[in-house]
Amino acid sequence: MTLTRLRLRDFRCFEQLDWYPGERWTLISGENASGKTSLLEAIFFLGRGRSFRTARNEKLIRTGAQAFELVGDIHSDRNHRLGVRRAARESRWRLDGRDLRRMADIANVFPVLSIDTGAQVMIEGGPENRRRFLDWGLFHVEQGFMQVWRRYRQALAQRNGAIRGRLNERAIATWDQAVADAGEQLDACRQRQVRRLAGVFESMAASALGVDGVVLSYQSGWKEGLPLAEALQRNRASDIRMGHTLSGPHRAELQIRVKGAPARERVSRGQQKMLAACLLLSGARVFEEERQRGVVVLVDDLPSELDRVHAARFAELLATVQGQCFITGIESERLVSLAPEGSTLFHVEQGGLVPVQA
Ligand SMILES: Nc1ncnc2c1ncn2[C@@H]1O[C@H](COP(=O)(O)OP(=O)(O)OP(=O)(O)O)[C@@H](O)[C@H]1O
Repeated sequence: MTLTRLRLRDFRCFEQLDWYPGERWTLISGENASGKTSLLEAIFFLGRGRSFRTARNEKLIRTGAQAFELVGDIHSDRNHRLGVRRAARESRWRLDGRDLRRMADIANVFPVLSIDTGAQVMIEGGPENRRRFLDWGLFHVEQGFMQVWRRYRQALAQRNGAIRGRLNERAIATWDQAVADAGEQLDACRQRQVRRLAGVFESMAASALGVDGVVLSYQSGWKEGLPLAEALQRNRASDIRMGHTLSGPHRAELQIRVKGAPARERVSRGQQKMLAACLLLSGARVFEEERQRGVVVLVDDLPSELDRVHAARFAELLATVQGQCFITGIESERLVSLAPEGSTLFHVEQGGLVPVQA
């Protein structure tokens, strides 16, 4: 799958842009504040309907403008044109001339994954970051996943509502079965995804860090070996005391351990960045294996915090991903030295993109 053309209007610092990126690796160089990250952000927004650096979409509208527009031409099984117009309070998505309502449809047309400067949250941030990553992959590789996820979220919200509404224990218990049924299914999906990811991630991490003993594992979010229904029943009194449900896949953890210790306690910042990148790249590889097509990978500021050896190792791993990659960096020479031959290079300046001979 390839983004063959991107048009922007009033997005961040860009007033207008009409751009034809490269087929495989597109390198984007530019000084600080030239707009490199904004370009990746625009591509990410087209695939996910949100930014990777702000939860407030109105910040993406160019100062002084009323709305931004993005249009992407996407080549996959056939050609698609995906567009969005986003004003402060409303957005309108179009696919091939028709209105689109559900984010799930958009994500399916244009799957995109970002390895940005905030990617380290995958290692040092809370477990919700890693659960979201697992669920992103599952959404793409297992057809019924979205339904299971929605059923679980709904059942959990109802049980939590009963707890917060101070209903009696019997009333709360009426939601246990629905939470347990959907929760066990969600857990089984996640266990399968971790099995798909583990081998790929562990071997990537070993070669990227040059150390053995990196292990990816999953903890379900309730006592091991116990059916979820029983865990809910046993913990009902403490759930009531705490004001919400304490057992279930919403408490699950995807653990990364290095030589037996949690990665964040064991490895340096640079190594954490590498581990986060490996985890995300393993997600791209699993996607490719399961879907037989590529995912667009965005890498913001590749060399930052990585020395030459680690940056080169990371570039080698990135080259094992089949899909289209967009990579930004300040110095074009450094980017070119890391990229495979045939990569396309652009320089961002004065609100535009200039093609450069790589
Ligand atoms: N809504 C907006 N309207 C206009 N300009 C904006 C808006 N949001 C951000 N900018 C500006 O866009 C410019 C580009 O920012 P961006 O983060 O994309 O740069 P960058 O090239 O990635 O920089 P760095 O190398 O420092 O990370 C900045 O000067 C920023 O202040």
